[in-house]
Amino acid sequence: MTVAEIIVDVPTMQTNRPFEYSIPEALNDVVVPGMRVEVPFGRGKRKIQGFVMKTKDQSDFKGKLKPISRVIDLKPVLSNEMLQLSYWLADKTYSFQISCLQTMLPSVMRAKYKQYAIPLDKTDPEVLNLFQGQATFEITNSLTDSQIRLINRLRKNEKIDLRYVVENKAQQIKRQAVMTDLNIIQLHEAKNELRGNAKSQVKLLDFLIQHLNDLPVEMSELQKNFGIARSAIKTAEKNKLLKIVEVTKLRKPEGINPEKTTKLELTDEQQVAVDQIGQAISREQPETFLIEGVTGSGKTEVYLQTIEKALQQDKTALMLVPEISLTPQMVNRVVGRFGNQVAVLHSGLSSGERYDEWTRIENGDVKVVVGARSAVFAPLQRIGLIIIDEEHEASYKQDDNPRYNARDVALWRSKVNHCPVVLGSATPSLESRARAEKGVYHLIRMKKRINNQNLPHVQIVDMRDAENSSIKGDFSPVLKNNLQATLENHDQAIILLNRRGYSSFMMCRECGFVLKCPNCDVSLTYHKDLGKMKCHYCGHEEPVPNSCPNCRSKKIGFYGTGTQNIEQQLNDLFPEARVLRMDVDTTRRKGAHAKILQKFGSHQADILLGTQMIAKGLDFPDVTLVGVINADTTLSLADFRASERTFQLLTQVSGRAGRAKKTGRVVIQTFNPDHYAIKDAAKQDYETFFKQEMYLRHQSNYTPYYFTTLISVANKDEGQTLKQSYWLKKQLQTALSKDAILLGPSPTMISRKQNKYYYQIIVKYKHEPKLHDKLLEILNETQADAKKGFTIAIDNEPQHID
Ligand SMILES: Nc1ncnc2c1ncn2[C@@H]1O[C@H](COP(=O)(O)OP(=O)(O)OP(=O)(O)O)[C@@H](O)[C@H]1O
Ligand SMILES: [Zn+2]
Repeated sequence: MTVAEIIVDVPTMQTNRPFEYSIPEALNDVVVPGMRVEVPFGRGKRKIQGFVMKTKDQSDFKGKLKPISRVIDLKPVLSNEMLQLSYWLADKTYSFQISCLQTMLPSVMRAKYKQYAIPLDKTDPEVLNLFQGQATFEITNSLTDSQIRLINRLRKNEKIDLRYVVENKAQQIKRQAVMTDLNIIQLHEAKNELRGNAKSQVKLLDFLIQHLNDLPVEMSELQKNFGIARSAIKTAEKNKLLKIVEVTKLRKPEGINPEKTTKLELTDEQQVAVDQIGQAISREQPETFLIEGVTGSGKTEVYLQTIEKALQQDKTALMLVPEISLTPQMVNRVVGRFGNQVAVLHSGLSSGERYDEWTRIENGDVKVVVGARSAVFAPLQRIGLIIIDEEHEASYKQDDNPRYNARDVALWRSKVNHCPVVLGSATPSLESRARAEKGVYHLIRMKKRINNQNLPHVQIVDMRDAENSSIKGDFSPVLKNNLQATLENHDQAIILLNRRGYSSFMMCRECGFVLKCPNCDVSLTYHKDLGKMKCHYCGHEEPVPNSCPNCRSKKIGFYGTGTQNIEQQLNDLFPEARVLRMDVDTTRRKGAHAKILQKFGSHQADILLGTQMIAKGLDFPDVTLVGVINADTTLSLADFRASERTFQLLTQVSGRAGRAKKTGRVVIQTFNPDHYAIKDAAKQDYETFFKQEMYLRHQSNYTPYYFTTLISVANKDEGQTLKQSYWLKKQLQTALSKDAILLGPSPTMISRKQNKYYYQIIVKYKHEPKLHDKLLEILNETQADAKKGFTIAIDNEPQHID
C-alpha cells in the first residue's frame, strides 16, 4: 500500500476527518491500520501524531501527498474492530474521532513511555543479533528503515514482541536475571571441563542447558525454586558462562483477594437463566438478556457459570461492574473461579499496571476481563459473552467527552462478535426494562432469594411525627432501638447517609451568610483532615473563618449532616460499638475501599456507615440491619430520574440485610413516607414501581417514551451564554418537527463553575432524523473558532440533568 488515511491529533472541527499521506517505500508493508504515526501538519515544520485508519494503493487527491514522517508503533495498537467502533462512537457522542481513538487506548500510550522489543525465540540468529545479549531492545526515534523492517518481520513471525514501558521508574519492577551467550554445545563443553570439581557450577550449567529457551530467568527465582546460590551465579559470571541482565517484570494488580468458591448447585431460577444464556452463546447471536433478579437471588453464580460456558466453547467473556473498588467481592469471586485467565481493569490501577493487563488481554493470555466502564474497550478477541452487572448504574456513562454509555458500546460489540449481552440488576433502568417489555430484550426474572431466605422486613419511619421531629440528632427511636438489638445479638449493621453533594458547609446564624467559592456557585465544604474549607469543583481552598466575613458575628458555624457528624452521633449513642466510616474522605488512598470492606466482612467492626458507595453488591452474612438516615435527598433532585434513583438506592441498600440465615430488618427515615418510590422500595417491589414510573414518564414525555439530548452552553460572560443559548434553541426549532419538545435555556443547578456560566437546553423527541446533522452543523459553525470563547457540550441520553 502506498497511501494512508490518517486521523490526526488536532481536536478541532476542521480537522475531524481523515487526511491522506503517502507511505514511504521503505515502510510499505510496515504501515497498517491501527498504528500511530507521526506526520507533518499545516504549513510549518510541525509534526503531529495520527492514527492510520486505512491503507490503499491510490489517492483521489490531485496534488502531491506529504509522506508519513515515521511510525510511532511498530504494531497496531487498535484492532480493526476498535477502528470501526471509533466511527460509530464519534458519531453517536458528537465527539472528535481522535478523542474516541485515544479513549480506547490505555493511558500509558497517551503519556510518556518507552517502547521495547523483547525476544520470544532466543535461538533465532536474527533475534540474537538484534539483542546483542541484552534482555530488551529499545525502540527509539533514530531506528533506520531497515531496522524497522527487520523488527516488523520478526514480530510478524512471532520471534519478538513489543512492549511499552512507562518512564516513571516507580511503576516499573526491574529485576536482575540470568542470560547466556553460549549455545547448547558450548554449555556442554563447559560442563565437561569442570569435570565435577565444582558441584554448584555443574548444577548451574545443567540448569542453563535445560532452560536455555526460558532465559532470562530471574535471580530470585533461581535461588528460590532451583536452589542455586547467588555466589555460584557470580562465579559463573566471572567465568563468562552467563551474564546478569535487567528485566522489567509484569506487575499483578494489588487489592484483589481471590475468593475460591466451588461451582454451586443452581437453583431452578438460576438454572433457567444459565440454560437460556448458554444457548444464546452457542447460537452466536447478538441477543440481549435482562436479568431482573431480587437482591440476593444469586446473579453472581449465573454470571460465573455462563462465563464458564463461553470458555468451554473456546470463547472469551467481558464483564463490566460499576466500580471495582466498591464491589471487590464480585471481582474476588470471578478471579477465584477463573484464576490466571482473568484480567482486572479498574481506575485503581496505576497506568503501568493497567497497561500490563491490557497487554495480557491483547496477547490472548486472558480469557475473562472484568472492569469498570472503560473496560468495554478491552482488546479481547472472540468474545462469547458480555455481562453488565448493576446495569442501571449511572457510572456506565462517561461524564466527559466522549460521552458514551458502556452499555451501548457493549451492544455494538455484541453485534460484531456475534455474542449475547447479559444485563443484570435487582433494579433495572427503566430504559432496559421497557425494552424487555417490548420484546427487544429477553426478560429473565429471578424472584426468590437463595435458600428461600425472605426479603428483609422494612419499616418506614415518618420523620414528621412528633416523636421524631423533636429528636436532637439524626437517629429516630426506632432506628436506635434496632441498632441496640443488632449490637446485642452481635450482628452487623449498615447505615446509609443519602448525601448528595457535599453538606458540611458554613453558615452565619446572625445574617444567613454562606461561605461560597469565589469561582463557582457552590458553598465550600469543610475538610476535617485538611482543617480547611474546600471547593469540590475547582479545588479552591481557604482557612476556616472564626467570624462571619459579612457581619463579623462569631455565630458562624457548620451546617448540614456529614458522615463525620453521624459517626460522632453513633459514638455517643453506642460507645462500645466499632464503627467504620466509608466516604470520600476515608477512601482517598489506593486500596482503602477494599481494606474497609475487608475489615467489615471479617466482622472486625459492628457498624458500616457510609454514603451511596456502600449501597450496592455487598454480600455479608452477618448484616441483619440496614438504616437509612435521610431517604429524601435524592428525591429532591431536579432530574426526571429522581424517583428512579431513589427507588434504586433504597432497594439496593435494603437488599444488603438478611442475605444469609437470619432475617433482615431495614429502617428508612423519611419526610415523604407516602412517596411511591419509597413505598415500593420498602416492599422491594420493582414491578409496581416500574408501572407507576412508566405512567409518569408517559405523562411528562420522558425516557423511555422520548429520547433526550442535553445541550449545554458555557461562557465566561453570562449575558453571552444566554444569548448563544437562545440562538441555539431557535436553530433547533427551525430544523426539528413540531413533535420535538425543547426545554430551556435554563441555568444549570450550579450555574457557575470555574468562572464560567452554564445554561442548558433539553431536547425531547421521538423521531427527528434531522437533529443529528443539525447539531453537527451548529458545532461546526460555533466551535470551529476557538476564539469565540464559548463551548457547547452535547450529551446524548444524559444520565444526570442538573
Ligand atoms: N445456587 C446457590 N446455592 C447456594 N448459595 C448460593 C447459590 N447461588 C448463590 N448463592 C449465594 O447467595 C448469596 C447471594 O448471591 P449474590 O451475591 O450473587 O446475589 P445477587 O443476586 O448478586 O444480589 P445483589 O443484587 O444484592 O448483589 C451469595 O453469598 C452466594 O454465594
Ligand atoms: Zn470553586
